Amino acid sequence: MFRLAKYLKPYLGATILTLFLLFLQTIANLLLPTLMAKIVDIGIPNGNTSYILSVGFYMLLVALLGSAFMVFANLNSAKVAMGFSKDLRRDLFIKVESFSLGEFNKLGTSSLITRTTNDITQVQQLVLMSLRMMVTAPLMVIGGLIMALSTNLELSVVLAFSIPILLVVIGLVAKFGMPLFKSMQVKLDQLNLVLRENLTGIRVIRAFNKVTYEQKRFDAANKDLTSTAIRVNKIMAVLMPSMMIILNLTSVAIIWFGAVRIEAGSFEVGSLIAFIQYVMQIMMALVMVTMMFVMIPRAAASAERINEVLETPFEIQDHVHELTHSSLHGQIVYKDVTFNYPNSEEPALSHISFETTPGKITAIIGGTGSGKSTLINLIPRFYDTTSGEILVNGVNIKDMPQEELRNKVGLVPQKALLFSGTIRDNLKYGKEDATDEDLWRALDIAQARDFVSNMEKGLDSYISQGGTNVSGGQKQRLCIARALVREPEIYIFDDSFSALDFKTDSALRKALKSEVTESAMILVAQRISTIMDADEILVLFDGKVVGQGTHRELLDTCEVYKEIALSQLSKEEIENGK
Ligand SMILES: Nc1ncnc2c1ncn2[C@@H]1O[C@H](COP(=O)(O)OP(=O)(O)OP(=O)(O)O)[C@@H](O)[C@H]1O
Repeated sequence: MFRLAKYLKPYLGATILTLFLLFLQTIANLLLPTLMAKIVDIGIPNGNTSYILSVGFYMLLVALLGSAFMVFANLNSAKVAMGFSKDLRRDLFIKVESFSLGEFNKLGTSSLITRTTNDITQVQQLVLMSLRMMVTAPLMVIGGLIMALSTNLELSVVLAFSIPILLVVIGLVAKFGMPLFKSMQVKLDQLNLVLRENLTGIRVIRAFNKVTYEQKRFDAANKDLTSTAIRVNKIMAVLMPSMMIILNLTSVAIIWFGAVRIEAGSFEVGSLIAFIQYVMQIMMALVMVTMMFVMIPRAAASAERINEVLETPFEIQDHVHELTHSSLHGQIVYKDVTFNYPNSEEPALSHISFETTPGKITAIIGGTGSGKSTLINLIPRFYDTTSGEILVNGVNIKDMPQEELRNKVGLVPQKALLFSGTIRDNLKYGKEDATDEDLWRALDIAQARDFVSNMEKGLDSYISQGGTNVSGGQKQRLCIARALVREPEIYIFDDSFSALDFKTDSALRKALKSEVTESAMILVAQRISTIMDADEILVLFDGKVVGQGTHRELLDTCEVYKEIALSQLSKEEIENGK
């Protein structure tokens, strides 16, 4: 937890001011009982009204000042705690944004959300409480003890019994509460995971009539979290009354022994009242410390989870930071590339070698799970190759800054994804200074001009979260247009034509071929009709290239390709293709 203390550095001034204000407020609190004792012991017995009034006025002033110090201290501590959590959230977000897909898979999206929100809130609350308690509690205990001892040494013996009992209670809470608090965060993760899957998969859940099943799954996670929370609250429920019992018994003991001494004439009523107030201040400070003990384990567990993210080393790092210079443009070369997913023994890709030529389409076909997406995910370095190398314009991509590399890539993902905002916002995602003319040109190539211009607001039409208010094919075409606006050196289409009808698919490929003449184009597809005209086709099977050539060549040389073709095309279509 202390490793996060550096986030308090920018707020050092405000922190010191808070502590100083709280110091003054505690001093004011410690003064009040003595002043009251003076009124009771000197003012009242002597009937000295002016003395009572002047001490009373002094008391009022001290109380008002104490309150004012407290208000400013609370305001300041809130600013410090909020600033601390804002900076921490920002750093966590920046770190997570730079994660490779492997790191995402390891930590899990839901857990990353909980860590950025709830975990930070836990630590933030502890920072707030600590700031408020750090000076107040020890000062109240020490100051209260000094004042109590100076008021009456004999009566202070009562404290020698009650304080250790209170400390034992605090120790018990820490012992039994700590493991429960830690497990609460993990259970919250699980609840978030179920909730997230439900919200994103709502259509599938309804279509499969799995609403009741999902409710049960949510209930299970919810009950698990609730039962831990109840156990925590049971401890808390015992804690407060036990503290109050100790507090009240201490008061009774003090009044009892105090009364005996007053009767014997060795003690004054006012001093007894002051003594009780000091003891209450000491006990209350200890209660506050107990509250902190309750918060510490939970916040410590949260801090550990936050640090785990912040300290995760990047699997993919920039070894060079300077831009690379090359006279080549839009050229990709795979040299004997093999790739294993982390924790997977079988390679997803084995000994892949091929190269692309600018303006030419390189297609990749293969059955599901043959490694097509894995192969193209290596180009923008979502993962790094296990062995072999990938060269872009003659430079190994590991020797190129990631930003430079990704600037060269226009990726259309397998799962079309749009962001909430207008069509214009979405299309300009990769090139902020694109003009409307650029956008319409991209929409033309992507065969999306018609449906966008038919929309009431054209480019200003609103796309809802996840692009749910456009059809699958429209979404794919907008994603293709988004990549085109960027005019990158490398186009990667990951099964991006799957939702298009044959006519649109063919028109789009024709437009791409005539308009994109200087970039590399890699096209992954399941449909043979989509890749038939490609300049070169790679056939993948179980992570290996089992065929390479044009459609015609492959029909003669590659059994796997022939099988795929036969399953999708009629004999005549195959003969015509030949
Ligand atoms: N994140 C991952 N962790 C471990 N293994 C993975 C991961 N992603 C994919 N795989 C495995 O790697 C292999 C290739 O998967 P990939 O997604 O590249 O196939 P694909 O040819 O694109 O399939 P599809 O056409 O169904 O999209 C599969 O066996 C798959 O189970």
